Amino acid sequence: MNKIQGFYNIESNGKEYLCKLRGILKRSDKRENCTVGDYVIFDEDGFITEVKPRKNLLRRPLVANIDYGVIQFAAKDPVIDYEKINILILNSLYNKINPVLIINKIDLLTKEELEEIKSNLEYLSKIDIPVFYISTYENLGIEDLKDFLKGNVTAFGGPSGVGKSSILNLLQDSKELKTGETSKRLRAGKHTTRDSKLLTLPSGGFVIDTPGFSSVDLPPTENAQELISLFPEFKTVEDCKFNNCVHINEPQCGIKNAAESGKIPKERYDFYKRCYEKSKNEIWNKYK
Ligand SMILES: Nc1nc2c(ncn2[C@@H]2O[C@H](COP(=O)(O)OP(=O)(O)OP(=O)(O)O)[C@@H](O)[C@H]2O)c(=O)[nH]1
Ligand SMILES: [Zn+2]
Repeated sequence: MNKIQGFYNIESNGKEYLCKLRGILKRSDKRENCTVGDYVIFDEDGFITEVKPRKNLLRRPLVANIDYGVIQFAAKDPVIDYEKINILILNSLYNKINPVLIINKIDLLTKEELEEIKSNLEYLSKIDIPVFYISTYENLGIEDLKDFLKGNVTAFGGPSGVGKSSILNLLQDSKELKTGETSKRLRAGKHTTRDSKLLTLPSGGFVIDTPGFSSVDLPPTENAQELISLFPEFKTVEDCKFNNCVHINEPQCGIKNAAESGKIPKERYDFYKRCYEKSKNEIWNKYK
């Protein structure tokens, strides 16, 4: 969607339509009313009459209905930060965006160093978070990533200097354009709005660059139960003795048992405990 003087560019069944917002949608006058990625209903007169509920909303840049959030780090230079990775995954789940991890610059590692990083991150595959090991310099892992992103809308985030621009450039590599496929196939018939913020992938799908960052906070949950809901793997184990168990000091805690027996990765339980303490001290007391 290129929003030019109030017009929205909508894609439907492979065709594009220029539409305006119906007065009733415009009236509350919010930038977030209708944005890139929204599914909308429009009428014959070219007015958008309804914006469908969103599965998520990214704010910088403003884009709705993202399929995946790529969290990108470098294996080296800048140094990999495991805690930051965990916190970003948590934020992604908080915002209802499926997280995916990319570790770039693996050309800078010895075989042993790469194995060490892979083993440190192995627990992520146990909780169904895909990890891609990539080198844009040596073109390693790019094809697998392209396959994965095909047909999806993916936002890329990460600290600066990890090679986001380098990967986005490679992904847009137009070699595949020759096959005559265009992005038009994406979401045909679903009336989605589009925008120049979305970079089109030759094989179908879009990627979005988000601003780099240095620090990152825990998500602003309101209580322990909301934090626990961001650890989906906790739902898969047997119940705790107490209904309102926060899995810290309670006896007969199913989560603690699962972490001890290895059913839940220990890294995840330890990370949960750190989040619990920090949220309790710095966030939740605001709500009391
Ligand atoms: N060794 C190595 N260096 C890489 C690789 N990919 C990118 N770089 C280098 O890393 C530096 C940062 O790359 P960019 O693509 O500008 O990184 P970015 O994440 O977009 O950085 P910001 O624009 O600061 O957000 C550049 O000097 C790249 O040449 C890689 O696979 N291996
Ligand atoms: Zn428990």
